[in-house]
Amino acid sequence: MGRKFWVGGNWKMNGDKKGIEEIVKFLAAGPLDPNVEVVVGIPAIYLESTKNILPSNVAAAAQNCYKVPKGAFTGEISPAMLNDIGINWVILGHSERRNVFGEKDDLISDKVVHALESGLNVVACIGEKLEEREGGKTEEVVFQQTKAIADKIKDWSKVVIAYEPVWAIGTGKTATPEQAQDVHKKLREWLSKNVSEQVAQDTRIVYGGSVTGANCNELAREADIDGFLVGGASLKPEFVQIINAKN
Ligand SMILES: O=C[C@H](O)COP(=O)(O)O
Repeated sequence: MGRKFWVGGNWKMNGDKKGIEEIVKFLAAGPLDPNVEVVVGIPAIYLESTKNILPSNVAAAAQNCYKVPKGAFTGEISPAMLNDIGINWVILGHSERRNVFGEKDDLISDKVVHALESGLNVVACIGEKLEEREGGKTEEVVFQQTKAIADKIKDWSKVVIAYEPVWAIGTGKTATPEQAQDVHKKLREWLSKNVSEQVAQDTRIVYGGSVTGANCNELAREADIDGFLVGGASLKPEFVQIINAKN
């Protein structure tokens, strides 16, 4: 059986009660391709209320969580809390967490381990910065970010890898289908060599970075692109078009 196409919307720190109702409306109106797994990343404060109004074919994800179940960690939320309100997904290691909030591979991999051990599905984000790409270091960077996680986990069945080149996030500069496919293919080869052929074949590797209704179809045609993690466009009705990119 092939890998199920996966499309996530990452709302980041956007949306309010009214705006979320609008998004829920266009998701409910769809129609959404039933062969696609759809997840939206919601600001923590709106997680439970939004989960309760999302259509049943769209899952809710947190955008972050910490590496332990509870304790003196002001401002953080834990996988245990997400479980408590019925949330099954979390996005970890997003480039904004890495670059704005200074999260390093070590912390991110600890978070991934704890989230998986707590039963959550994890979207693990990786990606190189512009200067790293220009310096010919793309592979080195994304392999290292993947290795940090691979070294600590055994079960990959609940992991989606999101390859998001930092230079393409929120910039309107999408990676070309060839550029994205090239990295996805190399990541799959890395998984095959360093984890197992089974994990390489089964793990969804999705692309993120200025995905829109206009560029999603050609990206979706690439053999190793198993879906998308969408920022800005996930707040707009064109997100439905992106979900249906394979059609
Ligand atoms: O998580 C999503 C990515 O950061 C992509 O954001 P974007 O689609 O606004 O470029």
